[in-house]
Amino acid sequence: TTTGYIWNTLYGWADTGSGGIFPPSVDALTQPIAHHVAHPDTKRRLHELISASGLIDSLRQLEPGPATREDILRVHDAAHYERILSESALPKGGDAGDGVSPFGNGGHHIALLAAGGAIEAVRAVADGTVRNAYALINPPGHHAERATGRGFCIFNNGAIAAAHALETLGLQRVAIVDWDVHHGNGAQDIFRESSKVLNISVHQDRCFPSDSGFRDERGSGDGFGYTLNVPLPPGGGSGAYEYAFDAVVLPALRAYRPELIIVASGFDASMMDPLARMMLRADGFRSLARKIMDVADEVADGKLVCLQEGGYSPYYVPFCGLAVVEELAGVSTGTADAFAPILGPMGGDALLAHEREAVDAAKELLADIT
Ligand SMILES: O=C(CCC1CCCC1)NO
Ligand SMILES: [Zn+2]
Repeated sequence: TTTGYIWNTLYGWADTGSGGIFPPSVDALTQPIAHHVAHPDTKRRLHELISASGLIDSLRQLEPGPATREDILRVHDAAHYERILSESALPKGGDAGDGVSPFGNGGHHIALLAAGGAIEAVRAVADGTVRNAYALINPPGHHAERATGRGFCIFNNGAIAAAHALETLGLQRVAIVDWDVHHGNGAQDIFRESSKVLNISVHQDRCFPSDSGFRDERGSGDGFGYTLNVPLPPGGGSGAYEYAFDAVVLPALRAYRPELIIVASGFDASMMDPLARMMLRADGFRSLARKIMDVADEVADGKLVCLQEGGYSPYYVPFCGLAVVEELAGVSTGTADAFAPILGPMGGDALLAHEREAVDAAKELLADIT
């Protein structure tokens, strides 16, 4: 009946370097800056609001351990794992694999603890210790592919947790619903040929990676039809997202009947995020959480795990995350979204014709889910 919660001080120590995104260079006149867009302070502020609002008193704190090499190798190549460990031993650390995803010396400990947090949340929900869970883990994972880290992601926390559920907890069908604003390319790569994971991503079209996340990417072999991409035009808010969920995401989950739903929960679809151009507010994320909880109750005995992914506004991620965790826990702390009065009048609530068309184009993808 309770909601599990995971946070660890080390998640707030991830060293994202002194670049805004790319490492600074005098040659390129890119100045050093105190906070990389992915600086962990944003997620630490969400933890502090969960604590200061009193919500934390209604949550069951779970204690993660580090994921093991075996956990990681269920979804990643050994070469990727070994490279991360070797770069983590360097004095200045290394990079997840794409040159824009730095981590500091010893950063592998934090990455393993993030994956371990996802595993612990899935374990606790699968065995009924808690009803559902929010794992406020860092670094994120949903861009990490089998052979490389990418987009600030070192190991694919959600894929690792799903593989753990399938291979260790005896589950047969797991769904990953990725509402992070960027395409969930990692799980798509990792589970491309598997029908044991239904991988759904709703994202801003061509935002990142700019060359993936299209409707025609549907999986292959046994996995054909079990990758479902719903790219949305820039500017979408609650109208577009709620229609995408009502018309495509929820019907897909009802057809697939997963035993567990894992949400790749990024808040970078918010109106105040620097790395995308969507228009959700905290109440919009609450609505998505409600919809996923309701379908989890319908098909999966309520078994739902949310894993923190992106979200780069230190101002607004706290309020977006509080709304979701309150909904999961069925608790209202009465904390107002401090930015709603400013953001509300800016729009994003109506479902516009071109957004409806983008979602309707994805409806045909439901036909192959059994
Ligand atoms: O939030 C993210 C990271 C996206 C950035 C990675 C490099 C530029 C855009 N992915 O979910
Ligand atoms: Zn993102």
